[in-house]
Amino acid sequence: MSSAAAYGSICFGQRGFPKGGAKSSKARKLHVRDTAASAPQSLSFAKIKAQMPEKTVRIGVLGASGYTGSEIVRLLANHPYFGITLMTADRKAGQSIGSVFPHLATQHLPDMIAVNDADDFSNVDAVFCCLPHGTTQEIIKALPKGLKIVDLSADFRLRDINEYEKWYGQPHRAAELQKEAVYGLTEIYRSEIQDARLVANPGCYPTSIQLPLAPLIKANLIEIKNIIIDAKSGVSGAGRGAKEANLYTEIAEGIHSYGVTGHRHVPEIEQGLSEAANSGVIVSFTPHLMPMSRGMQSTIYVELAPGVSVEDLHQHLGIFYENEEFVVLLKEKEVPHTRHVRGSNYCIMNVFPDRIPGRAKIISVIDNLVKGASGQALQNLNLMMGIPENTGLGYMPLFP
Ligand SMILES: NC(=O)C1=CN([C@@H]2O[C@H](COP(=O)(O)OP(=O)(O)OC[C@H]3O[C@@H](n4cnc5c(N)ncnc54)[C@H](OP(=O)(O)O)[C@@H]3O)[C@@H](O)[C@H]2O)C=CC1
Ligand SMILES: CC(=O)N[C@@H](CCC(=O)OP(=O)(O)O)C(=O)O
Repeated sequence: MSSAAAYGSICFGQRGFPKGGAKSSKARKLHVRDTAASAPQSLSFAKIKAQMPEKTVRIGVLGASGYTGSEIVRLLANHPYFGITLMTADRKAGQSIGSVFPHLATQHLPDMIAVNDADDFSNVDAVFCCLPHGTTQEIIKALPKGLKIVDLSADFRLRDINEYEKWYGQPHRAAELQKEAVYGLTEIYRSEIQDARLVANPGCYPTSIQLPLAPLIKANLIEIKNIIIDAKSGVSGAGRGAKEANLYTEIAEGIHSYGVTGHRHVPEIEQGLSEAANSGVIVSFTPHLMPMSRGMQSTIYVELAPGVSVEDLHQHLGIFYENEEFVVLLKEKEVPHTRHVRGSNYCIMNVFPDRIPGRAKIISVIDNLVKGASGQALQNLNLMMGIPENTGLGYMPLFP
């Protein structure tokens, strides 16, 4: 079934989508930044709105029946320019989004089709690829070259394909594409992302860890040795597929560590931190599974560089993220909680003194499905399409 047929009676073309499909997206790109690395938008939103009619950009969501795919659907429900024209599923192919996710039943969208049947992308300008790692390289390789793609899987995150093979236990199947992939940690790689065609959206743990550490390492404020990361994730981080280890009885009323001696996010974290340090960084990383559906906390223990104080770390992060909408540094002594970012694209962080002299603790929290996945993916596609980076991401955290 073609995406046009699947889309049925709702047609963005009626609202003035320019001819030429994906190819035209570059021409339509609205350059909203004065400088590549500057922080979010000071542009005239009215001007952009006038140039870009509602729901102009046609979006494909590959893996819409999963947790990150459905989170994209939820976020796009309030996006003024991005409208979904194609959705895929595997086991759930042929079903409507409302039958698979009743909380999205109000969304009038095409039924989900199998990825193999999605051969007509003439009605698609950009794709969110929300599929399991290991499946994505060949699928993305087969997509039309004009499409903008944000891949939420790990398949294009590691620049060294040998590292990918080592940690993911299979050969990289799109080495050429890997060269053009841009790592999508928005606040750090913004200038590269806005010109990218293929963005590798970061993992949830690496997002919560690199956002506080990368600026501190780059400014030589902390030592690059002895970085210890204790991280905790909600169960939705493992996806919606039924697994015995994720049954209520296996998760509730307790926590446990996993990947203790080597989790596949280690090379991704070390890649980003090594780039910030301009030298090899090795971290001690232990993830834990928590009895909650969403949320992630990373508690990071670091050694201060000689002559540096905890106040210096706080001040530097404050300046670095001063103009960033989605990264919030709390006032001294205030403790970040996962429940204060739930459902939102925020990363909340703070720095604390350690009782051991010369050391500090950093706490960073995100919603793994939003800033850790679909929210950041949307932030990136907004950038790639040249529209305000925060478009469709105005959700305040859901509390209590
Ligand atoms: N969950 C999270 O917090 C985060 C996840 N990610 C990454 O995002 C990606 C998606 O994760 P998530 O949404 O949690 O996963 P889910 O397991 O919830 O969803 C996976 C989706 O992919 C489809 N699918 C599964 N296997 C195949 C296949 N062989 N071919 C085509 N489609 C397939 C599924 O279809 P169906 O349901 O019909 O079987 C479903 O739509 C993964 O790579 C994950 O690692 C990244 C950051 C955070
Ligand atoms: C709780 C849980 O299982 N979390 C996942 C990480 C989720 C994520 O970010 O996965 P990707 O790197 O594939 O995108 C894990 O530990 O493998």
